[in-house]
Amino acid sequence: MSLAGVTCLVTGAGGFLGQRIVHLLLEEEEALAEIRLLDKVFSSETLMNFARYKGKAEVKILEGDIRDAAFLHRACQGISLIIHTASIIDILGHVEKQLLWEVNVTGTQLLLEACVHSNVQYFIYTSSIEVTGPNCRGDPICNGDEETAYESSLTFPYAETKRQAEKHVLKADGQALKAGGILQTCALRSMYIFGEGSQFLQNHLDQSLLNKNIHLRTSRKEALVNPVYVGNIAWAHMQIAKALKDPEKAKQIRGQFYYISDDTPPMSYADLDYELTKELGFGIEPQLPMPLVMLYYFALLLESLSFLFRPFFRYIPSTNRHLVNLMNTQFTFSYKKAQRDFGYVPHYTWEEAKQRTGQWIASLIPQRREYLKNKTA
Ligand SMILES: NC(=O)c1ccc[n+]([C@@H]2O[C@H](COP(=O)([O-])OP(=O)(O)OC[C@H]3O[C@@H](n4cnc5c(N)ncnc54)[C@H](O)[C@@H]3O)[C@@H](O)[C@H]2O)c1
Repeated sequence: MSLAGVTCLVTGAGGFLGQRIVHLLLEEEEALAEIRLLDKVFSSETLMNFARYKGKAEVKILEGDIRDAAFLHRACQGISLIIHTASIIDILGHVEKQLLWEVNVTGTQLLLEACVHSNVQYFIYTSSIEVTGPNCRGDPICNGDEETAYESSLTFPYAETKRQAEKHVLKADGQALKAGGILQTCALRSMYIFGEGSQFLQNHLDQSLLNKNIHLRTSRKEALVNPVYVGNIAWAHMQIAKALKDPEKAKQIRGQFYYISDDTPPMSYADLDYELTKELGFGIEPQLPMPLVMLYYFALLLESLSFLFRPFFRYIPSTNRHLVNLMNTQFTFSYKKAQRDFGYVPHYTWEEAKQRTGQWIASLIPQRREYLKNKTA
């Protein structure tokens, strides 16, 4: 199956993953008819990058807010496939809960309504491993899959919004479209994504540059996770989009969620930072700054202070219990179901992913050093 002649809308098209998906869509050998790129804002650099592609597909830029129902209705007119990546990611609590909910959950509901109204047939939602966990007890999962039972008591707002949005997406599968036919939906639960353009990696790089090129040990070595390279998670979106167009494969996929990882060897989040930069001369602290239990109570203390200060000013703790758990719980998942149902296999090996990401980090170092020097001067 190809995406020839498809009209596709990508939300969050200016983001880290969104841009990568757009590049793959633009590079498709059998061109799509039209690609609409929706985001709240596009940087001039992003627009220039898109403009470099001289494919046959018509490209339209739509700047606007996912919470704007009228804007979404216009954006969905004549579209047959939606890849919905737009979201606010917030792991520290910088964003007010209401805004997070409005963008991540209400925005997704509005988009689904616009689909029914405008007869969009296929809807792919970029979900997250955080929908599953880890839970507040830090129960580990090793090589889990879509059948793995897990008791998750979610308390952290970002994870909860992703879970609710995914629920709405999967529930919308089979809804009758206005002009006949049905809406077909699915969700990809992505592992933590690394690669060129990752804001998280850039932040970690800054922290280690300020720490004499030594990465902070934010997770213990045994807390194995299996992050996914951005090129591979983008590739998974393409594979599932193509499979949805095949009525036989669509039967398997519709209304389902899939874990998407790749062949990145399991390692802790902190060790990933180290692996990506060790050839550039970076090191890593050998141990957590304090025993894990203490780290947990330290996070609780900071959260309590934040709560007490709330009537006077907004204090955002540098860590919280959810983050301590997330960083220190073994949580690995297989992509076997995605392989079986829509033929997903990673496009890039771990070595390629590491090399590409490492090169990008190397290119960042001079400018980040300069930036940090000016900031601390
Ligand atoms: N980065 C990760 O490690 C990771 C892991 C698992 C899942 N995900 C999911 O992947 C998706 C993409 O993540 P990303 O890392 O590319 O994040 P990103 O922040 O780079 O991209 C998200 C995009 O959504 C846009 N957006 C935010 N609010 C909007 C609004 N109100 N209206 C329109 N657009 C809006 C942003 O401008 C941004 O370009 C998200 O849904 C995220 O939950 C990310």
